[in-house]
Amino acid sequence: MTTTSTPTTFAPAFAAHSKDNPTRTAPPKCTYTYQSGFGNEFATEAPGWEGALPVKQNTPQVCPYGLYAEQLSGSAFTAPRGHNLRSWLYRVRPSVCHTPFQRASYDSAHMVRQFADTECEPTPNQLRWSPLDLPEAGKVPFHAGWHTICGAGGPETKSGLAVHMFTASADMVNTAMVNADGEILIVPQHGALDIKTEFGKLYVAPNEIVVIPRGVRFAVSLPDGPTRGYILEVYTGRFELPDLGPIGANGLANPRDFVYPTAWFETSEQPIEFTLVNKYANLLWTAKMDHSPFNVVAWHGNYAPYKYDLAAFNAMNTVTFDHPDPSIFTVLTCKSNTPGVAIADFVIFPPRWATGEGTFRPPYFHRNTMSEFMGLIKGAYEAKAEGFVPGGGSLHSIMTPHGPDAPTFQKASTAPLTPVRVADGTMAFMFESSLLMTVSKWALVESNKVQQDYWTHWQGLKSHLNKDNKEGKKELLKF
Ligand SMILES: O=C(O)Cc1cc(O)ccc1O
Ligand SMILES: [Fe+2]
Repeated sequence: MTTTSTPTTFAPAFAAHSKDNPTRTAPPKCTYTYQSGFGNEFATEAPGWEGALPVKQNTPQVCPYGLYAEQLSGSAFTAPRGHNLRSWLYRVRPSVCHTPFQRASYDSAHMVRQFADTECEPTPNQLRWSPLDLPEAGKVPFHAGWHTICGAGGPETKSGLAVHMFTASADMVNTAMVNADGEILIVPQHGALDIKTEFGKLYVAPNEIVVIPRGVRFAVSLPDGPTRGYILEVYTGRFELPDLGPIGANGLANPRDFVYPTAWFETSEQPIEFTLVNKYANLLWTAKMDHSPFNVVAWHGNYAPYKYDLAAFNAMNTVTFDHPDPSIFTVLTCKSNTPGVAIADFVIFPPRWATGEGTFRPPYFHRNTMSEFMGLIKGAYEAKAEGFVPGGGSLHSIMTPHGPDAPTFQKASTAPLTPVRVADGTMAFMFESSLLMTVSKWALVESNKVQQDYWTHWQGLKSHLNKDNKEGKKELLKF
């Protein structure tokens, strides 16, 4: 006999706004119950199992309903209170009930073990990739479909990051994945992800993101069939909301729009065959279990997976002049030890109004001490007329020059400067890092997805030097 707890319907907190704001519609098929608030101390019991959380203590001699108490620590025990992360899980069997891990007989499609010159290469060139092909239906489960694009550092020293693209076409059946190496932020681009976790279920559609903290077991099913997306993995620390500085107490990604699962579990009286896939030291290991690891009847704490709808982002921008730096669009950041310098920022370019007066409105030409990996969920990115397509990617590494392509420069230099909607129907994003990311040889060569002509898209930017155009008049530009 199988026991499962049933989720109830979730009414999205932001549904009321969607009538007036076309960018803010409820995600589809959102049927799970969630709790909201970034980094809150949550407490949840599966429906029908009220009282499963012990009262006033974490480790009673015998837990309610005969459950096992288990702590999952996401920070050192001694981390300062504001950074201390842990949850208490009350489960049918403790997570230690599994056979010893063995190196998996397969690896994830093209996952990089080390960002060393055997598997990766540095390059100062502008890089752009066409989208990865979707695998044939039923062939590739999520845990086997990671393709590392670039990264720096590694899990051994808990420092740095990796950027992966994933493709998947099969449900993870009686299989769970856990990443001991770091926290992952998943950006589905094509097809939704229905995710079981030890903490409950999350349904994540394109234009939403999900963060799975280090050590949390999860399994991905694909309700829309073959899927594709991006993964930002941080070996250092974890994702936090950025400080808002002079913006004030509200704006950008608001804490209440981050939602966390409610307790849900599955258990069976008869033993089952279950496989646990552990990404440990950027290698895959497997162990067997005779039960589902999704057996947490109740949990409380502040260390749990969560999701966020990018349409809920409250963008800030100029209402006078000039193009601000893209840090105004930071959704989440993983800080380094240097104040203001990120291991990784997750930044989006959402639909919004452009109002800048006397301003060249698209992204400016620039060279940056940070590395910029970009992806596109849907639509067309404002700095690129063609070639950067949904599911594709680009990398502009440390001090690699880039900016609008020649057609975009021409259009934006001559456009009337009325207030206009930009990026309608679009969601581009950036994984920005202070580190120099080397690029996997698979991404550079074997994938066959690098657009060899990318550099040529800027070569039409000819000189407009004109002694008679001291005032910078668009009419005097000769295209
Ligand atoms: O390179 C890019 O397209 C990303 C980007 C956008 C922007 O508005 C300003 C700077 C920047 O790097
Ligand atoms: Fe840039």
